[in-house]
Amino acid sequence: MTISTKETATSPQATEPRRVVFETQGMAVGFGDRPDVLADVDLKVHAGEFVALLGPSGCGKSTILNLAAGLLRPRRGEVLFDGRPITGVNTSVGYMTQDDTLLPWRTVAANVALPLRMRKVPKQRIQQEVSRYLAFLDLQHAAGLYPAQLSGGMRRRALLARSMIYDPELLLMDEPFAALDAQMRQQLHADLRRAVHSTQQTVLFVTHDLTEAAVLADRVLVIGGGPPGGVAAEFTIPFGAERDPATLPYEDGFARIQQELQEALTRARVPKQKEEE
Ligand SMILES: Nc1ncnc2c1ncn2[C@@H]1O[C@H](COP(=O)(O)OP(=O)(O)OP(=O)(O)O)[C@@H](O)[C@H]1O
Repeated sequence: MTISTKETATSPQATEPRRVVFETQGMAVGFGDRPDVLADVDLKVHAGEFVALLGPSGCGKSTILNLAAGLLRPRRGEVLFDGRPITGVNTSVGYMTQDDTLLPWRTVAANVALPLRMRKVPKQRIQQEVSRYLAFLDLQHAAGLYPAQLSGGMRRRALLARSMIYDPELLLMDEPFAALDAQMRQQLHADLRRAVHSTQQTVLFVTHDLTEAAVLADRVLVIGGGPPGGVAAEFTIPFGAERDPATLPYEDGFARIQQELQEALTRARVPKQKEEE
């Protein structure tokens, strides 16, 4: 089993060219009069792909999600969605963070239905879709419960169902499982992969946990090397779409992937000028 810093034969993109959903070209971004946080960033997310952004704290991972959501503008370069520059808030993305934004006075089913109700989808269709997504996330039995009656993992699954139900073109996930214990996280990884595979959801996922990146993603972009940072390394993770995140760490080659990601992450922590000295 090998991983590569380039696209390999095991990469889906190598065999079938896929639509680029999100792309940055020569992108630089910063805040106020401070220097660029990120510069010269070229990255692509293809339809159906699960891409993880892995990097040290403060390197600019969430900033990339905010650019994709249209909440920020680049200082230089292009930020494109479906080939067009993002000019306002991007309503084609879903966004899931660590925050628990379930409405406490609504049941799980009503919370999950909310994005479709806001889009004025017919009632019968809403019921069908809610049942489908509750089943994907193993929440059928919890449909009538209120958030206060749920465990932490169930609340995360309900939030995930609500983020996915309107079929966003791109699901942005910013450390969504960071507050969970190890066992619950592992369960959520399996649930997320299963749901993403069933719906062919495109995902851009931020984490600073290299094992989480490797078990979930088809491709990992290591961000860092700054300031200003950029894409310091890129890895194709060759375990296919039907992988089981719970057993993946025991598969041949996984330890090597972890080691290579660890080395890339360590290099990404070193500022560029120090590396050149
Ligand atoms: N709205 C803002 N105003 C000013 N500075 C900001 C703003 N948002 C982010 N930054 C700065 O930009 C840099 C990158 O922040 P960002 O949140 O993207 O990093 P990150 O890689 O997601 O970090 P973490 O893993 O800790 O969440 C940080 O130095 C941060 O302080």
